Amino acid sequence: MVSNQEIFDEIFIRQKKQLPFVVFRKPHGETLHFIGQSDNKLNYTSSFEEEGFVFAPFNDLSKTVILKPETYLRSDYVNTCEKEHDLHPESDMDIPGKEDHVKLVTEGITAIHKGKLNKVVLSRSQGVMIDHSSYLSIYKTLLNTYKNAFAYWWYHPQVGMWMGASPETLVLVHNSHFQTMSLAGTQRFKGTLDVSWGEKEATEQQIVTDYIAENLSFICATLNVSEVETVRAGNLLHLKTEISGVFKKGCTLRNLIEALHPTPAVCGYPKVLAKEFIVKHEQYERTYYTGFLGYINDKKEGTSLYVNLRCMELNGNKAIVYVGGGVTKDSDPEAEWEETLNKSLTMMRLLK
Ligand SMILES: C=C(O[C@@H]1C=C(C(=O)O)C=C[C@H]1O)C(=O)O
Repeated sequence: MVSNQEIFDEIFIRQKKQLPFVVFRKPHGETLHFIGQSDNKLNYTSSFEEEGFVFAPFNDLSKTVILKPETYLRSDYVNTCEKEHDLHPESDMDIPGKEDHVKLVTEGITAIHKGKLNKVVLSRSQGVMIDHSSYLSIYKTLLNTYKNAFAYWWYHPQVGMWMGASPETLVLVHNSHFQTMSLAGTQRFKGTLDVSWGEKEATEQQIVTDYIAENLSFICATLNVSEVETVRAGNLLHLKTEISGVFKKGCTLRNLIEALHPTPAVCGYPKVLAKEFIVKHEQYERTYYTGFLGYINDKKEGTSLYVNLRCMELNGNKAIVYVGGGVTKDSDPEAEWEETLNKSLTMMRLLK
């Protein structure tokens, strides 16, 4: 174990030398992990058989970057953040892009009514100017604000820099046991978990659960599906179902990832149609937003992968925040816009 400061010093050095690194804390975790590569090589994995930290895009598994754990440091996380952040800021921001997003959602609803699409997750990006020298302080605030998220900061000089606080597990694997979740449906957190949900949210979350259960049934020996519960992620609430089981002999991590990613929580259903719609209609490239990331094939801890949500890309004095939401036949375009504003606050409030 090293101190938090030693990890922060490593980050400073790697940034200066433009060497790849990732620092992360798992949901509810007390350990800060640091992984650094000694050269700036861009390594991809397609087998998912090596050990290391993977960073996968939304739309092309072959572009999954793996950081080799040439340096692996662990530290007990100590809160070093100077200021506590307000968890309920008013969404008083004058954010451009409303017209475009409402149009995109309207097109999505029309496509659902017309054809075979059931659900499509539509997203947008939002740029904001920040101070380049404040990255570390932003990450410290992120760690302190989102204790139950996967809280990460990732960098590769040939790919870029990302930071995020993901509420969503793609899959945890230990020996032949796995655990995943269906997370969808969103409303603002107003002080209680005891809330009611509309039919639109119940349906969009059920689509995710059914897809996961169906796709995993081919590669699983046993499968358990929990009751739906309401969970909090920062200033938001979601519906969540936990799905766990044991996979069949011979099933690989790659088989599991292919069965899951991208789930209808971030893409839609049916998957191929939803992906086509997204690629054709969204105004920008998602790249690594709604991809997944995490450590694979650790000898003791196995594999822990999370969906890349509530995240941003950092480039000099600019941060690009990525946000989206599930669209179904019952969606209201204005409400979908509001939902992306609420989701954007997860990162935006760190940048004030
Ligand atoms: C797509 C995002 O979130 C996903 C979509 C949700 C929804 O549509 O309600 C909820 C949780 C996530 O699975 C995002 O945060 O950008």
